[in-house]
Amino acid sequence: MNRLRKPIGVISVPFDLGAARRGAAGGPHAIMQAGLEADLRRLGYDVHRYEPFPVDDGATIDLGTDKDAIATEGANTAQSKLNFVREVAAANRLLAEQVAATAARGQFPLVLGGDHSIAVGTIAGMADRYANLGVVWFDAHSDLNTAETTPSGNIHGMSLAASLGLGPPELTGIRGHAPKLKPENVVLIGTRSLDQGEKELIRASNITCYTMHDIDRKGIPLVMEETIRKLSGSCDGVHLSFDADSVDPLFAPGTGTPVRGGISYREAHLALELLCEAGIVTSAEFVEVNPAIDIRNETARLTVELIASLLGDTIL
Ligand SMILES: NC(=[NH2+])NCCC[C@H](N)C(=O)O
Ligand SMILES: [Mn+2]
Ligand SMILES: [Mn+2]
Repeated sequence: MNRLRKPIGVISVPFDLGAARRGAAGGPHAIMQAGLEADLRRLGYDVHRYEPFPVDDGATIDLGTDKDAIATEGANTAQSKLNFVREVAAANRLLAEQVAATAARGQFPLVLGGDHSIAVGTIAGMADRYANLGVVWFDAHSDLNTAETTPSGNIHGMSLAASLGLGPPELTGIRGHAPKLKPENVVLIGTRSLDQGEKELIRASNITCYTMHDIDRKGIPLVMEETIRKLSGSCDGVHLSFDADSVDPLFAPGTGTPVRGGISYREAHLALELLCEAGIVTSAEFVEVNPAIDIRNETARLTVELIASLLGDTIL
């Protein structure tokens, strides 16, 4: 068993105003209830659990007749729409600070979302320590929209762009510098739903993108081998950003923007087992688990299992 020789700092971010629908704010609670802490201890880790920090959970915000929906596709007719950008920026400033402090204490930051807009804060916190931070981004989407290209205005679809320095200064400038990432240090895996502007950005940049087509052709072992070789050559740290919707909705039904044709249960495990073996990951976040639309907490349970695979659990 190849486990980290570090305590784990678990940071809960009950925030979902970046998403297309409500409920992901319950993600950290659902993941804890699915037994995360006991699992980490079983693997031999010291666990430091930080109090979920005080973000504006928007519980009192009236979203009108459709109680779930914050915004739907086509909402960006006026362009430059950034739903709840003030709340998203405030949450991410706090998170960045918390992540930087956790890493400075010698702990492995394990961030539980929350919607994917919180990647801005996690990455900002880690970019403090690592000038050449690599990011492995498991997602059905690429979250590379900007205010100009977003079809929805939802900031969880813009967080990777913001980390690359593209987007509103409230997000790109957290902790006083931008960009946090270099495109050549970013690897997307599981991609199958891209907006037009995102396709153009990926094609014009040095971002590596393993779509589902690539995974079908190459298989997860080769995709991970290439990813690990690339990032261990050029990066001083690697952040894993794992969107639950990268996994096929058959295995991860509790997520706000599901897209069929995702990675399978075993492909997800194998990918994280291989990352573990490589020993390159220095922080991780698991996002977009939405217990309000889950089936018997299955998606939270899967997340706990995947975290265990990343941190050294093996079948035998
Ligand atoms: N983190 C996510 N689940 N992102 C979904 C983004 C969906 C779509 N591309 C948008 O920008 O609105
Ligand atoms: Mn995402
Ligand atoms: Mn996604």
